[in-house]
Amino acid sequence: MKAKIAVLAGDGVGREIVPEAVKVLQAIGEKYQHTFEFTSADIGGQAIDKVGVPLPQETLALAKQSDAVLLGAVGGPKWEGLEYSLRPERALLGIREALGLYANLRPAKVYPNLVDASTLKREVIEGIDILVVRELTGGIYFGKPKGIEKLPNGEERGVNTEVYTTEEIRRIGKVAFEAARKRRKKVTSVDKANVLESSELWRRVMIEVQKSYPDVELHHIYVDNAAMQLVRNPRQFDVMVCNNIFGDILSDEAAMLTGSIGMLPSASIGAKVGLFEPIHGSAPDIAGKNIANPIATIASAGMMLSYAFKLEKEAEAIEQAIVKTLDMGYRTKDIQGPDTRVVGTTEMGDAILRNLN
Ligand SMILES: NC(=O)c1ccc[n+]([C@@H]2O[C@H](COP(=O)([O-])OP(=O)(O)OC[C@H]3O[C@@H](n4cnc5c(N)ncnc54)[C@H](O)[C@@H]3O)[C@@H](O)[C@H]2O)c1
Ligand SMILES: CC(C)[C@H](C(=O)O)[C@@H](O)C(=O)O
Ligand SMILES: [Mg+2]
Repeated sequence: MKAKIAVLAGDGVGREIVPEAVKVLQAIGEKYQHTFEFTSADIGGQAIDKVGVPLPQETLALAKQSDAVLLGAVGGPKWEGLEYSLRPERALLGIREALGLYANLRPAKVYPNLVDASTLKREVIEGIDILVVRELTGGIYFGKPKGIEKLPNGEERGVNTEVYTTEEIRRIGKVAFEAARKRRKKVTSVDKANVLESSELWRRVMIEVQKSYPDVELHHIYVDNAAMQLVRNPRQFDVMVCNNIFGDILSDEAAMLTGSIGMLPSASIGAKVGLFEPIHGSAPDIAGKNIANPIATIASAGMMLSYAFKLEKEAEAIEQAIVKTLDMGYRTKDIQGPDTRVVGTTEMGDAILRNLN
């Protein structure tokens, strides 16, 4: 097949990990005779420095004309002082919204050889395989009113609004139930229905959606309990469906069960062009040192092959190459353990490349 892939490396470690994923995609293209055409564009802080805005028109136009987008990360201390609407992170919200990507899939699974990289006990995390389905274009991230306003007494007031419509909840619910059908047939809906009206509606709609999926169990859990249960007994979860902000937070927590945030990929889908990115940020504390873990980004490229191009065999080849590389003892610093071989970002990318079949 032929596919156009927009490559948006962004800031910080984004610039180190994205080339590793591109390398792997190129090798897949050669091995399996696909023509992947890569076009890079600026996003985030890097775009602010060049053209003054975090999401340039040309970048968005390129994304819309592509078959899929591979993204690194945006943001960093250099741009933290900027007014909110000009910050690098706005680019992420902007591109997700503009492409209509309302469903963000964040799979957290523990590779057998990484069980000891976790800070949790083996018996708690062994065999974890959770899919966080995060609503991505609604909720408090986008709800209005929003902003910071001056009050008559000279003080200020910061406002964000958590809003969900029935339709927004229904469509993310369907994504979660469809995914659960292909897995262990259990959806846990995360909410705060004991306090928030938006969550009360969320829960009601999830119950409605479940009626079309009688083969899938639906459980409800309050978000505070979910945060606790994720470290107490994570194996109870199969698919966790969350609003935008709860999904953001719980997926970082779930990432740590797998050993490192550098392990968690994601697929943002729901419209014509999907976006694939690691769940972590630009990691300014380790950027430029060739120590960032590229596996989350390489696995995101794998999700692109599966979700955007339906290339299941090729996606599985990436997955197997990651497993083999870990089995051989290769580790970046964040997942190092006893009797392992600590390598840098590029060396990890190269090792995965060598193990591609
Ligand atoms: N998708 C994104 O682009 C995205 C996501 C989250 C945060 N951010 C932005 O990134 C910047 C830094 O945010 P933060 O520090 O809160 O979160 P972060 O995810 O960048 O980093 C958190 C911690 O995890 C480590 N880490 C992250 N990725 C890693 C990797 N691949 N390998 C090894 N270690 C890794 C970092 O070194 C750091 O200690 C901020 O500007 C934030 O807004 C962007
Ligand atoms: C940087 C930020 C806008 C982003 C989010 O909150 O969605 C990030 O944390 C993520 O998880 O992709
Ligand atoms: Mg996040």
